[in-house]
Amino acid sequence: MNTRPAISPELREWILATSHAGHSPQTVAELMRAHGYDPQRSRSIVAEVLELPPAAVLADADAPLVRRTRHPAAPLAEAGDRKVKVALSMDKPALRVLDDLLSGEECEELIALATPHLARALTVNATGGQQVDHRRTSVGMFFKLGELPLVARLEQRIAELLDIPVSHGEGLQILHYLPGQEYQPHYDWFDPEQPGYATITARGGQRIASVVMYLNTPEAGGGTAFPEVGLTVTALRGSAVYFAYEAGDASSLHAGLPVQRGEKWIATKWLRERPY
Ligand SMILES: O=C(O)CCC(=O)C(=O)O
Ligand SMILES: [Fe+2]
Repeated sequence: MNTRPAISPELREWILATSHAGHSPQTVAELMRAHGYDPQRSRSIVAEVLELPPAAVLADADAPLVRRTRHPAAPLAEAGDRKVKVALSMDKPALRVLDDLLSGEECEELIALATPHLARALTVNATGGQQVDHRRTSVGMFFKLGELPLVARLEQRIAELLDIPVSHGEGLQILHYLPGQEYQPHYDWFDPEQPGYATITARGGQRIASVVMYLNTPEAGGGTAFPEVGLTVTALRGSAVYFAYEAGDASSLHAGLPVQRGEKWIATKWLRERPY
C-alpha cells in the first residue's frame, strides 16, 4: 500500500511547466526545496512526475542553498550548449569579458520578444519599492524565470557557465537606450545600511554577480564603464561583461555610458546568494 500523500494537480502542473520551460530536473527539485519541501521528497516527486529514474534528480539536490558564482576561466569556458570566449579577466572587481555568449539570432529574437513590453526602467528604492530614477533613463522589461524557451536556454547557459543554479537568478531584464540615454554610476549589490534592505533581500538574499549582455552594437558610445578601475567594456552584439562582488565592494561601481549614435540593447541577469 502506498502511504505517501498524493501529488496535488497544481504541483504536478507546475513541475511539468517548469520542466518544459527548459529547467533541469535538479533545478525543479531545488526550487521545491527552496519553498520548504523536504529535499528527498522533492526529488522523488520530480522523478515521478517527469517519469525519470530517481537517480536522474540526484545531482546537486543536497548542495548548500547559499552559493557564490565561479568565475569563468580563459581562454574558453564551457557553458552547456556553447563554448564562451573569455576575452579579458580582472581580479578587482572580479570581472570577465565574454565573447559569443549569445548568437546574433538569439540577440535579435530577444529584442523582438521584448519590444512589445517595454516601459520606463525602474530602480529599487531605499524601502524596497520600485521607483522612476533620473539616473536610469532607458526603457525596459523583465522576463519571468523560464518564461520562454529562449529565456530558459540562456538561463541554463549562464547557470552552467557560472556554476550556479538557475533558481538563483532574477528574471532576465531587457533594456533599450536611445542617444543620450544612460545608466549613471551605481552598484548592483544592495546596501545593508539602507532601510529597505531586509525587504529587498527577503527573497534570494544579497546579489552576488551581474551579467550584462549586449544584444546589438551601438554606432558610438554605450559601453559599460567601471570608473574605479578605469575600464570600459565595449558593447558588442553577443558579448557580455560578467562581474561578481560582495556588499560594499567599491570597485564594482559601474555605469552604462550614454549612447552617442544609434541605439543600445542589453539583457541583464542578476544573481543572488540563495534561490530567488
Ligand atoms: O547598460 C549598461 O551597460 C549597464 C547596465 C547595468 O548596470 C545594469 O543593468 O545593472
Ligand atoms: Fe548595474
